[in-house]
Amino acid sequence: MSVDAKIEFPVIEFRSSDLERGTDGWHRLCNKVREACETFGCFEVVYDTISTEVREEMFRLMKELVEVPVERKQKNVLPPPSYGWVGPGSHVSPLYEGFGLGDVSNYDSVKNFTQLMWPEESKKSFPLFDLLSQRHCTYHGNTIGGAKQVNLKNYITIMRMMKYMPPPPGENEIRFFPHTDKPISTLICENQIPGLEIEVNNGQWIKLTNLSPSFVFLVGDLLMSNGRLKLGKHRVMIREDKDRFSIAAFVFPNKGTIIKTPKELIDEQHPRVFKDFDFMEFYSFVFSDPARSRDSGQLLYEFAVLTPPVSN
Ligand SMILES: O=C(O)CCC(=O)C(=O)O
Ligand SMILES: [Fe+2]
Repeated sequence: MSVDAKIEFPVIEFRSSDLERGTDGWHRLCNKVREACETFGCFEVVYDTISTEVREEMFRLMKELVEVPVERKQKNVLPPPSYGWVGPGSHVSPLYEGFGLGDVSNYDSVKNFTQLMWPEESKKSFPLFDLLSQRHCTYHGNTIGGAKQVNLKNYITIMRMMKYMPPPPGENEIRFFPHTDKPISTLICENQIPGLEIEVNNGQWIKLTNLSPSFVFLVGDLLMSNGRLKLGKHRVMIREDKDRFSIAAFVFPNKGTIIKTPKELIDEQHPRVFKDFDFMEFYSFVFSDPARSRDSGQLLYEFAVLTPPVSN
């Protein structure tokens, strides 16, 4: 992967041998992840356990998915607004289409989705399930779990498959407005056509290129960890004249989870910034006003900040 600025964007390799909790390799990995999240709010994930074949099959299926008749696509509805089917011409962009798929580490949920989209064929669930099964959740749980912001046993992963159509000639338009993701974290996978950009310093954007076969991990609002991790603010800017396909996997707490700041993250230098809150109430706040979902990373402060911060 390369970026178009002199900034050294973190690239972290997840070797199977380092994924065992408590080992030296795991501690080293945790430190790299923490440093990247503190400085950038994101990093490139090198993880070769997911084969090129599965990845390619997945993107091939996405090309079939966008051809499904609109009446079927419209049946794909998910509770968080904009996580179901979002057709071209939505608030995101006239040239964007997104498909949400709930609880992707649950085979039945993937199967229900594929039956809805392709009622006559059932075998399409397998590549989807392979790509986004428990495997990627393992490293969310083992490494980011070290931040202890939430209990990661109680989470689900919602996935979004996206297509971005090319800009009209001569235009270089933003296809997904700058934002932070509101769940705990996001893992993004794109196929050949670059587009993802990350804000590194206020107003300075770097474009991530040559990402395949890596992934990009982004810190979401719920993982801010007493404000000690940077939020991964990002946008999508398309300059190519081909369709871009990407997949995002968002980690959500289960309904009813109360987000609390762990004591280990509070001291004199880091007074407690946020009150405890039910994440569903944060979501209602975010989505009650469409302008709010386009925020610049300040929404959790607006919703849950303690004034003044407290040191215990
Ligand atoms: O398509 C991408 O790479 C990013 C999409 C995104 O930011 C989102 O779905 O929240
Ligand atoms: Fe996003």
